[in-house]
Amino acid sequence: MSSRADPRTTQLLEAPCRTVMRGSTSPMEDAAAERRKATFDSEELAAFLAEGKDNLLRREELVKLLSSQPWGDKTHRYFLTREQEYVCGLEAMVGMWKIMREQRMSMEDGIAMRSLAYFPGGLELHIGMFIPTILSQGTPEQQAKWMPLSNRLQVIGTYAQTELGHGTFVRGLQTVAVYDESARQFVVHSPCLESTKWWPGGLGKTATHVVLMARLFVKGRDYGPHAFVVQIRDLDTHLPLPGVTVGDIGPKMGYNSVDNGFLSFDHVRVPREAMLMRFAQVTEEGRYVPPPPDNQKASYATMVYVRATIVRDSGDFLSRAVTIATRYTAVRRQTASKLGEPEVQVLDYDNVQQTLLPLMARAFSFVFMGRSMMHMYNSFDAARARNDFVALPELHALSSGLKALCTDVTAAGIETCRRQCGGHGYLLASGLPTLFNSYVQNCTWEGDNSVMYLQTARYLIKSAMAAQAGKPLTGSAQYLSAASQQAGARCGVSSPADWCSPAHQLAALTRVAAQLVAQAAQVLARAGGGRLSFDGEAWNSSTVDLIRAARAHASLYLHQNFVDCVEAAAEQRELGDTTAAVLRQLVQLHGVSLLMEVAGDLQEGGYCTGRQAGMLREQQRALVYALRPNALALVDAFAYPDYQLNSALGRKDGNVYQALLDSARINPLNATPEGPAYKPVLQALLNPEVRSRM
Ligand SMILES: Cc1cc2nc3c(=O)[nH]c(=O)nc-3n(C[C@H](O)[C@H](O)[C@H](O)COP(=O)(O)OP(=O)(O)OC[C@H]3O[C@@H](n4cnc5c(N)ncnc54)[C@H](O)[C@@H]3O)c2cc1C
Repeated sequence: MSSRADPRTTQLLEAPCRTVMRGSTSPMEDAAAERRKATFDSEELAAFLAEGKDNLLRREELVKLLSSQPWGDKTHRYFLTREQEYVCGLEAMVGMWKIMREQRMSMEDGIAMRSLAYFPGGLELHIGMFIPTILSQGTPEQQAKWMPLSNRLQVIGTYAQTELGHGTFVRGLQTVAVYDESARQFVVHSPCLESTKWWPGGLGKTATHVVLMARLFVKGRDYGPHAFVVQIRDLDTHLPLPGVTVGDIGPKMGYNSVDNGFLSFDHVRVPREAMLMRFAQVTEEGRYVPPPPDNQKASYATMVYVRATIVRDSGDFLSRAVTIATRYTAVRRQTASKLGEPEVQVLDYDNVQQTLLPLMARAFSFVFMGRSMMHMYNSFDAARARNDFVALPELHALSSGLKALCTDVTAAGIETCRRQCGGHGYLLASGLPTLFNSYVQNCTWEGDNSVMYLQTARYLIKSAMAAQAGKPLTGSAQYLSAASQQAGARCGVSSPADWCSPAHQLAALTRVAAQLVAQAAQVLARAGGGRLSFDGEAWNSSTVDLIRAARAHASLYLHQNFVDCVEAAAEQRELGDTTAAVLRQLVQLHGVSLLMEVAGDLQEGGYCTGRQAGMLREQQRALVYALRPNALALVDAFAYPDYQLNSALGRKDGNVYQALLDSARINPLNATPEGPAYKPVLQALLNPEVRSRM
């Protein structure tokens, strides 16, 4: 600026500039100073969370690989139009797919690349649902036909279940597949507007085939929804086949690189082999062979798997948001008590740190929960291979409730992180709006969260009934066995620090869960005239209490898992003493924050007094203060490369203002100095003739 100024102007500015620069600090120095405050080795924790240093190194190699690809360059990601997003997202997915095949990479590498590039595309459902459904529900012949084509991307599929009129209530789907035994074909048809398929990812403009969920009719009888592989586009021209109407449903709140679509059929004939017949079958002559009971178990197992991955991903998303917000608020300074003095780091404001650090504790607990959930699923999968399904009901109930809890908290948590970043958090360049908009759908898909909680609630009420009948309980609901004997127990906390003890925390969380399950059962029984029914009016009018009970149960499980994982790692010396000590503080903060949410219930049930509940707030503050010096080192341990976060505010070096300006400079709106509206709109207004007439 000063280079173009004459000496007199430079001199005039000298003193005022010195005055306003007094008290200025460097965000990069702030970031470095924050890291020096840490009391533990962040790299040690990073290696532990990544399950080995090698994985961290591999992550760096993959970042290099991805950022060197034309489709992997994220510089312009926030400036793409909808159409560009769609094309580039698909290009990125196909690019990764090719690299994986060419370099014979492991599935872990594939998962890591998708997370690093984070550019969902039209292949999401091909990978996530089309292939898995063929593998789980197709006969060996069907798998032999579809898998090679799918793996070479010579066909691209999606999963078409939801319709305009029906989502949650799958039995109510209205697309039909009617068997014509004379032609040995099914006729697929959409009989009404509401039966139009709506939402499937990749359906709009990418998919050539769908796994179609349609109501099967054989000889006039309705056998309910079954899965069919149906071709919808010509493989040479990519045009919709005769009788098929298909397109994109339009811009969404986020996730716009994916072409979610609509689809309807007008009397479309498909061969008998289109039906996936590993379980249920329709013979050539038109006899329906029902699935063995294992079919239902197999489809539950698939749901459990998908929900387990959603739980795992919640830790990933929340920790990304917390990383961005913590790094930024540590270098953002706002307000000095005296002009000219250094301003306060935003993270030092009580309201900011008491918001962010409990969320950080949640992010850690979700990371541990995700790991445990995947271990649980894998051991169930091994048992399933021996035809042992004993663990399934418990796993189904747990994965449903945890899917709901973790996605609820993560979606709200990302938005909370954005708000802690003030105005700059509202910019796409901060990374937070895109993270929120593309994440929040997790609360809806794979089962709306309320419906998920209700599945857990059903299991809890059944467990409570079994306990009342004197039957032994196992698994996560075991505490319900002792609930009635412990109804008179009282909280033993006598000082705020007592609330840090895992025993006190778990006792209180157990008590709340048991109390809310008992309350929900009472409400349900009252609504059912003394009977506990699991559907109909009584159930529907009790859902608020049932959801509260399920959430309390999931919270208890989550916290117990966090305690167990940290203690096991400390005991097995996977973590050094200082790192274990910091993680224990996070566990304590997690427990205290969860209990603050149910402080009213604890008092209502007579478990603790108002004074004891008030101590939770005091202890939360003490724990946040204790953790504050480690805030940056803790988020560094999530080890997100800058490439992955793609956030001007979440940069590791703290150079946030430069990053914001750099991002504005490449904005296409700034491509010409006068701007794109000058000629069509502004010029006529601003030209001298018009100005003189105004
Ligand atoms: C981004 C995105 C991608 C998707 N991708 C796919 C896809 O690839 N393939 C596909 O087939 N579908 C897909 N879906 C659809 C998704 O699976 C459904 O939206 C979801 O299952 C919820 O169903 P719904 O929309 O019918 O909600 P509704 O059932 O209409 O729910 C509306 C409200 O009613 C409540 N409610 C409904 N039933 C009950 C009940 N029994 N008890 C209590 N409360 C109830 C819900 O909690 C919710 O609050 C996608 C959706 C989104 C948002």
